[in-house]
Amino acid sequence: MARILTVPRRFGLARLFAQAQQHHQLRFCSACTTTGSPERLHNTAGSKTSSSTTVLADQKAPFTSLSSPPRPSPTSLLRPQNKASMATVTETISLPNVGVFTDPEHKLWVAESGPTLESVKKGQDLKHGEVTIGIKSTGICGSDIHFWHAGRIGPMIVTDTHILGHESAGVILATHPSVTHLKPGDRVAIEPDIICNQCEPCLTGRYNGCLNMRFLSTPPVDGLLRRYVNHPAVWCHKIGDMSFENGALLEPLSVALAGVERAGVKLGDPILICGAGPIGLITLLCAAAAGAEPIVVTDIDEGRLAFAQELVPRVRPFLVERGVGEEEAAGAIVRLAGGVQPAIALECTGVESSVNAAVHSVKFGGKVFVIGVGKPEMRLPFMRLSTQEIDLQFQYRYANTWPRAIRLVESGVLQLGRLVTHRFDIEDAVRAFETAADPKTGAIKVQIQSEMDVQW
Ligand SMILES: NC(=O)c1ccc[n+]([C@@H]2O[C@H](COP(=O)([O-])OP(=O)(O)OC[C@H]3O[C@@H](n4cnc5c(N)ncnc54)[C@H](O)[C@@H]3O)[C@@H](O)[C@H]2O)c1
Ligand SMILES: OC[C@H](O)C(O)[C@@H](O)CO
Repeated sequence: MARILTVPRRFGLARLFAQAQQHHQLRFCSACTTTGSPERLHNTAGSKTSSSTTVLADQKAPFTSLSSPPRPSPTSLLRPQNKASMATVTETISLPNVGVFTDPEHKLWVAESGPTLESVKKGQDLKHGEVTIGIKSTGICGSDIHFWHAGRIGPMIVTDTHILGHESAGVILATHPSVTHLKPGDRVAIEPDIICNQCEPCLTGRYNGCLNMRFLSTPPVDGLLRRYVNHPAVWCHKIGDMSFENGALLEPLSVALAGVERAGVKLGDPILICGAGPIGLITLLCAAAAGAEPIVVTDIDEGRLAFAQELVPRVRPFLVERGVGEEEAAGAIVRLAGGVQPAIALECTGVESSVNAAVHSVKFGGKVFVIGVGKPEMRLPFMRLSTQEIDLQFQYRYANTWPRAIRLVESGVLQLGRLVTHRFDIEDAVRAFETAADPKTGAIKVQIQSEMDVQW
């Protein structure tokens, strides 16, 4: 019978340390017990793990760490160097791995997936540079619903059974011996991209443009909506005692941060944000924190506008009504801003009429910055863009945003927690997706959570 170590969420490693001592599940070397620092926490179970990782340890490293140089930590020196490092607690996990799948027939279901429980326990499938993460929270993104309902987003097409999800946080369960900056028990947020580190965008720091990008949940690369996932350690960012819910929100926050940075939002800039979905709302929080004023937010949904005003009371909500022309809407937006034309419009719908209303509203020399994703071809007010010297700029995903996102959330500069309106267990993922896809539910961010039988 597996023993269960239960540490309530947000209690952090210090509490884990105390409970682990009670449960005799984790071991400390005599040198470490003098400080009791969780940093020195290591285990003796690693020596029992599979030898298959020895072979993998000889493989050439496919990834280079961007965050920390690969030097041996005191912890790694204490563990066997040719075995996967396993937390003793992983020996207590007993639930099988499951994933949330869709397919070209638009079905959605939960079924067993890899890596298997057995392989997770033994660390046997871990490749050089990889860790196993017990996924705790995963947000459902509009793109997940699109892959399910439409089977594609532009050129990204679901051609086979496919696992969804790319907004996740969890806890490290095992590490390949080549990984020295993470250890079992670390709480991490997952950056869902795997890059080649060889092409021009990678080598110039704009790795979101990687020519060989493997983005988790974009077909054919499976996503993170599973209980256990193996992933390169370099794309796992430590989140300390931040909640897993917030950790999972770092992914949509990264989209917004990348947009706000490249758009160049400054203190006192008059800003228009089109769309009050999760991306628009997080962009709103960022623009407000950056000191933009006034800020007008548009949507076709009154409920979402009300939510925006709860988040940032000084925001000026604008309801886009059916049948109102783009120029007319632009005029009303400027009036709402007290007659001030926005310097920057952050477009977070990808809807043609919304992009065009933004173009008609910004000032001479202003910018329409499009984060939203829309149809492959769009009609644009070309002469307005031309005669008003309006910059039209776009954002696709992000690069190097997690460290900043973590600082902003940890410090409380950005408070994202209220965005999570619905929570479901992974076994109940179909209902979670139905809720996220139905505007009548009032859902903003639906998250899927795995309690597992080890809670951190
Ligand atoms: N560029 C990227 O890397 C990136 C990353 C994530 C999401 N996105 C895109 O960002 C957009 C927003 O994502 P989300 O998760 O918030 O989606 P969402 O669908 O939840 O939100 C979009 C919001 O826009 C509103 N809307 C629709 N038509 C409108 C109109 N004409 N005027 C004003 N508001 C209108 C909707 O009511 C909704 O509240 C989507 O297009 C998504 O695909 C882009
Ligand atoms: O935040 C990342 C985005 O949701 C993805 O790029 C998605 O839209 C397509 O894979």
